[in-house]
Amino acid sequence: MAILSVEDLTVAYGDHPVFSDLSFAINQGDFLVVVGENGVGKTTLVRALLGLIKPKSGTISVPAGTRIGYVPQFRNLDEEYPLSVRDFVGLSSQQSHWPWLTKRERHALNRMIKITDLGKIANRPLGLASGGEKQRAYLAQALLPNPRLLILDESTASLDNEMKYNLLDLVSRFQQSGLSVMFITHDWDLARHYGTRYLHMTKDGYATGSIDELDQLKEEAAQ
Ligand SMILES: Nc1ncnc2c1ncn2[C@@H]1O[C@H](COP(=O)(O)OP(=O)(O)OP(=O)(O)O)[C@@H](O)[C@H]1O
Repeated sequence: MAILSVEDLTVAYGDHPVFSDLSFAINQGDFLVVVGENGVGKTTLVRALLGLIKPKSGTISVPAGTRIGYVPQFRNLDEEYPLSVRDFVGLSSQQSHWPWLTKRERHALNRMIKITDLGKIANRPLGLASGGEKQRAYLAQALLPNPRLLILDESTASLDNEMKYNLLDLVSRFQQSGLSVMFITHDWDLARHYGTRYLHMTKDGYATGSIDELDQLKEEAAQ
């Protein structure tokens, strides 16, 4: 079942088209990796999917009520950032208009903190957490409202190798329980390791298919 389907999508900044007639779908449980050189429009595609830019033409369809979670590229936060890790993660959970969390929200928050292994540092200021911990906090925040699709835009860039795998292992646990993932990356090894399908964007067009085809694509891209 398609969680997201994109048809003949063209996005432009002013008169300058970034990509044209792009079509692909993400099914439940897919881990779609999006690869392509700098400037081909990967982030622009994400912005269009999140409704932040209006496409010039084409359609983006998601089943009614589908929540999309988003984890941005890692950017270091100021050490003075005042919220604790727990409060930061909990920012995405508040459904009621009260300034405090309901019992159920608190329970879900505690569970997410535990799953993402943030328990030991939950009461410390987020600004003092390590890069990997901060990125896990962003992930926990994105997952807390139970999205059906999670978009990671170069979320592992600038983490060390162990932290990259650590973060994506976590994501892949959620994927195995039915979450769909779209992961934008420049790292072909990570793409191959975690992806089930790929979308390769180029200046001249795009290709999409099963992850097994990625090795050949990598060789072609390197030529
Ligand atoms: N707000 C904007 N206004 C005009 N042009 C933009 C804007 N944002 C991006 N662009 C241009 O659109 C093109 C695609 O940019 P985008 O950031 O989507 O590429 P990308 O594939 O994500 O690149 P990278 O891998 O370097 O992050 C680039 O030529 C970029 O300069």
